[in-house]
Amino acid sequence: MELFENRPDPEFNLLPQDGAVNYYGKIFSQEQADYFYNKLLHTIEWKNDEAIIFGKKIVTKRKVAWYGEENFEYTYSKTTKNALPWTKELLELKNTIEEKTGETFNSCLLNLYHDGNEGMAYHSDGEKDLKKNGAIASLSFGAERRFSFKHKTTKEKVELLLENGSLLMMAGTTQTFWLHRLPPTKKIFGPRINLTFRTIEKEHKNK
Ligand SMILES: O=C(O)CCC(=O)C(=O)O
Ligand SMILES: [Fe+2]
Repeated sequence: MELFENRPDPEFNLLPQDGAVNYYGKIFSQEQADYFYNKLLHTIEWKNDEAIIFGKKIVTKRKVAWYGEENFEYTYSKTTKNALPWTKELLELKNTIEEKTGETFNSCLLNLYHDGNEGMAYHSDGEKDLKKNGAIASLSFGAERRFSFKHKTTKEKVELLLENGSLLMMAGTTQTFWLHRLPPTKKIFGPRINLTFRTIEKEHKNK
């Protein structure tokens, strides 16, 4: 029954102001989390991410994939991607978190970090294709990693650990007022898969 010990309170807002971040802790058992990690590793069409930074095209070591309920077009870091149709496991995960959170999602960005050397720099997920102040649900499988928030003006910091099989919600004005990042670390050697379920505005769909 280790799963229910020290269970974080999903009602608790980790941010002191200007947004809502709720950590549900491990919503899957070790066995379920291993199952999803392996399924996602082998069924998702992973690709190295391309971004344009200071006018130069760079290819990240981290791998990414984007899925959704329609052929959404989505632009970030000045590159445009098209969503692939939901897989069986992604739909299962989407249904689970929709039930848990009471929110709905229509797309998912996946990241595969091979080890602790790979991370993601400070950013907010406020791209124009995303629903303004829409909730973002983040599921993590594999290596446990630190996750940090920084307020855009006050520079306050909030940190937490994202455990294997855990769920984190970012809602309200979080993306407007806070940055977040996955800091690289020399201490983690294992891989990690992260899924962020999002809502793309219908007017921006590729149809
Ligand atoms: O890997 C993570 O936990 C976060 C990923 C993230 O921030 C993003 O995909 O926008
Ligand atoms: Fe993000």
